[in-house]
Amino acid sequence: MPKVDTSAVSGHNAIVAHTGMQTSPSKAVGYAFEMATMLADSKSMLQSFAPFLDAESASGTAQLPKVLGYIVGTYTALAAMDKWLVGAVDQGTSSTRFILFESNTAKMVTHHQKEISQIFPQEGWVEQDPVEILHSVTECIDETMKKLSALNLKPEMVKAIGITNQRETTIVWDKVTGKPLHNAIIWLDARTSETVEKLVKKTPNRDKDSLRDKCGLPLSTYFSAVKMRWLLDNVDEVRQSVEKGHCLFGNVDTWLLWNLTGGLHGGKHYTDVTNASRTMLMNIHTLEWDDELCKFFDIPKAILPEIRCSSEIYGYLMETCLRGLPISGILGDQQAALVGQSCFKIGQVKNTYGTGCFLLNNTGNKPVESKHGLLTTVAYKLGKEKPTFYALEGSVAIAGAAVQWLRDNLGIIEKSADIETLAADVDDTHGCYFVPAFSGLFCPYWQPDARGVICGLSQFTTKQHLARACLEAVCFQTCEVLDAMKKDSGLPIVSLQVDGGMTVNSLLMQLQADLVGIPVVRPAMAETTALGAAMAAGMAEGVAVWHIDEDPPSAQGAYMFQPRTNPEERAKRLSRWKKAVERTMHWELTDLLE
Ligand SMILES: Nc1ncnc2c1ncn2[C@@H]1O[C@H](COP(=O)(O)OP(=O)(O)O)[C@@H](O)[C@H]1O
Ligand SMILES: O=P(O)(O)OC[C@H](O)CO
Repeated sequence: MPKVDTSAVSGHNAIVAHTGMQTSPSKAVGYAFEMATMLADSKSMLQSFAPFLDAESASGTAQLPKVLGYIVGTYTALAAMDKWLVGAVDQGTSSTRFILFESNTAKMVTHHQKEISQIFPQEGWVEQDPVEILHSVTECIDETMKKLSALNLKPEMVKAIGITNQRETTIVWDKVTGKPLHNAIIWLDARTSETVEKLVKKTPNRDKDSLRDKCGLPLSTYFSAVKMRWLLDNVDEVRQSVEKGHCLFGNVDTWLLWNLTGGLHGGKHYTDVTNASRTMLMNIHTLEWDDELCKFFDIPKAILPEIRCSSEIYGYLMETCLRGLPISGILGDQQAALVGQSCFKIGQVKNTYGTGCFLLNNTGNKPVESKHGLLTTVAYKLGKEKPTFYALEGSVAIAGAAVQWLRDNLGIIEKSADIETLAADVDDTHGCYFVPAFSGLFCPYWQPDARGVICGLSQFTTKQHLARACLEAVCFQTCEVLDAMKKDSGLPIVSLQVDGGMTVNSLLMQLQADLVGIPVVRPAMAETTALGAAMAAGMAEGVAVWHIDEDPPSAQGAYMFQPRTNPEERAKRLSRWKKAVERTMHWELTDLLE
């Protein structure tokens, strides 16, 4: 176990709390005199420092040298920690990354990334191999560490790691063999539409929203409990393993944590509150598995992991060259991005563009129920004694996945990045609208029977127009989510902080600003999801290496895309989009009736 000096960090936290002075270790020694004077001038401030100073309360000036010495000592110790690193596993739907960050500047030091294969056994089904997911993580950690050595930096500098993950994706495995009982059913997978119908019929008012007051979510193919129900109903091996008491359930965080902390030999079967809040089984008020919800879905509590907070030591790595390091942060990927973008204040919003697109609005310490199709979710709880923060979320199922579809199914681009040059060849879509409702529509419609449409085609439509319509689809979906968010919160949203793999696409960002009519702010450092997990890991009690105290890194060097449209034009284009959306509705159902 690495030895960590936590006193300097807690000293720093105390100094900030008492003086209100935000500073970094490198600048703090210069400020020390002003800080000390401020502290010494206030008897109450000084009293609360007595435990640190080993002194009784006394008159201000008499204490000044001691206070000064304390502050200089604290910040000299902190400055010596400058070279500490924290790692984060970011296990997304399209790829896995491991990234190392400096604990005092939040700068990325080095990283490794690996694509993950998706399996499509039937229309609407999306699976991944849990073992491939696990191996991608260990490979990314080991490869990143090789890159660190190539930079002449030592592995001992890494003090902790965090995990952030695609959410809702459901994995079941046998705790005796350690083997998965089925492929991971991905959050996007829509095989459970009939399961959802049956479950809706089981509710008192036959209403998909009737569990919202407990879990914050509507009944939908998206969430884990529905996927778990399907596994119990359809896969004999899963049912038998549950009967024998061998089955463990987890989302990707839990699967990774169990395996990385020893697997068959004492692996920890935990999840964090943010991931648990996406299952439909956790009560968002008590933060515990809810008996009534488990009964409703008929899922045995015994298979569920223990719910922990998002920042604590869950266990120690038993795999990879970082063996022995604490794993001390877990957050669902969208919540991690909220933390990584430092959206700690009520009303702060971020939108992450990856395989899907997810807009989260920090609503503070109480869950807010949506009346406009958004989700209520736990945003973070960064320590056992720390308060829980909630968010309203607008989830869009298909964003970058539509770009992958143009690449893999239509072959009109070779790499995802090529879409930008292709779409930039034309000035507009020539009236073409593309609604990629591949597996239904999420927020704000929640229509599992919707299917994708491309409309407004003419003999003039080219692949360039389609590429541009694909980018606009991502933006229109965000506009609809933002609309719902404004209605639910009653507050205006003046700018949009963005991140995620798609945001390197500047044309997409400009289109987004044009269609939403507010500035879009892209951070210089796009890996805010991983950063959030690293922050949670570094802040955990007993680790305490994270001491960023200046502007959030996402605010440094950010680029702002200004809207270049007028409200009339925006309204016209959005109403056309809505017409296209109407055409996707009930397609599956119509098909079944024929
Ligand atoms: N330059 C680009 N323009 C548009 N889409 C892109 C670009 N680069 C990557 N993407 C899309 O972004 C997604 C990957 O983003 P990422 O944040 O890594 O996703 P995830 O977290 O879901 O794994 C993929 O769907 C890919 O098609
Ligand atoms: O893989 P991403 O980054 O698109 O995120 C997936 C979400 O967590 C699904 O809820």
